[in-house]
Amino acid sequence: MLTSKLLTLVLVVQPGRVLLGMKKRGFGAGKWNGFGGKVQAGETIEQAAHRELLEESGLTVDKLDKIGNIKFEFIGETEILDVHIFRADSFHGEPTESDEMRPQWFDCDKIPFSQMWADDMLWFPLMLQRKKFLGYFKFQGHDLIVEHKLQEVNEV
Ligand SMILES: CCc1c(NC)nc(N)nc1N1CCCCC1
Repeated sequence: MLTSKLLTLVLVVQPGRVLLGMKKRGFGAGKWNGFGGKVQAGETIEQAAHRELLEESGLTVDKLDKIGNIKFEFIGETEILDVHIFRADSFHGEPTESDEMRPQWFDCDKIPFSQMWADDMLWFPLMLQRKKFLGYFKFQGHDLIVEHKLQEVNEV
């Protein structure tokens, strides 16, 4: 039986540029990604997204827009990773390196997809066009997508 684990992912997007963090350790170490992590008991998914953004980037945001939900299966693992994806268009504070993440701005036409999870190149264009989406990705190991679904939706 596959159980699912709630995770958050926040992309801070300004005209022409997106803030990514280089994950320094743990799951996904060595990859650029948005900011996020686990949803703890007693907090909502959105509260977790705000918390993880602050912990990992030093930023707070007035508003998080729910833009997507992607479920990830890794062959041989029983837990589905249920990632709730948010976008913020403005923020307070300065991007600050944490022990988890090293933040850096990237031009939207120079996103380092070769150093990111393989799914990102498929849904980032939807995120940048402010579209909403639902997805499912089945991974073999950390680099190979063996199956995926991705659909644009009006409501996440
Ligand atoms: C589920 C793994 C994952 C992934 N694909 C495999 N792609 C992106 N962009 N982020 C991911 N998370 C974001 C939440 C925190 C864990 C890593």
